[in-house]
Amino acid sequence: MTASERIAQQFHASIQTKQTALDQLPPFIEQAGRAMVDCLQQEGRILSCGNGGSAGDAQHFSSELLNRFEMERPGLPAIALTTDSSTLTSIANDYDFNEVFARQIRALALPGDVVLAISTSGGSDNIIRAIEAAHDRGARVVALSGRDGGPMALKLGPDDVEIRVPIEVTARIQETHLLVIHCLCDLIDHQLFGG
Ligand SMILES: O=C(CO)[C@@H](O)[C@H](O)[C@H](O)[C@H](O)COP(=O)(O)O
Ligand SMILES: [Zn+2]
Repeated sequence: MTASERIAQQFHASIQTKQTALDQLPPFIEQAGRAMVDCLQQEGRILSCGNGGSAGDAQHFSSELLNRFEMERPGLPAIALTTDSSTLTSIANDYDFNEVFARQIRALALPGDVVLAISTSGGSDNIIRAIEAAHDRGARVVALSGRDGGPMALKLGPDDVEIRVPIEVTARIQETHLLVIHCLCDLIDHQLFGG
């Protein structure tokens, strides 16, 4: 296969994944947007976490809320749990890497907050423990997952929302997660500030 054929293949696979997502995900994205709007209207905060590319997604989401998305509006309260290297290394060093998000959630989350948990495999133990910690603190979970949802999907409760990209390739799942994040930002802006 030539380089240009490989590039075209990547684009077609991404487009196909997004079409599948369009067919299946809008009701779940709407539900997650509503959960986030309810949280923010009640002075709650959204705490986000993920590993690797999903850590980038967690930070992308929080910066879009703290700063702005597409309209002028006040900053909104969101915290990415992936950014403080002193906290992350000390928790991993003193306890366990699987605790890096859960310990922050137990310290920061209040009832009514939302934890945005992002995992393409649904199998990352630090994300699963983050979900347990969110439940212990009375926070709701919005989970961005992939494949069959993995063990993460089995941890979710009736008040949580899972947005699952039901395909196997990590990169395609991540690309679709970013689109979902932008949909959530758009819903939050328009439901809170109109326009
Ligand atoms: O971005 C990529 C691959 O596209 C990787 O960095 C990927 O995010 C990492 O392998 C993560 O550790 C995967 O974690 P998860 O999505 O399975 O929870
Ligand atoms: Zn963005």
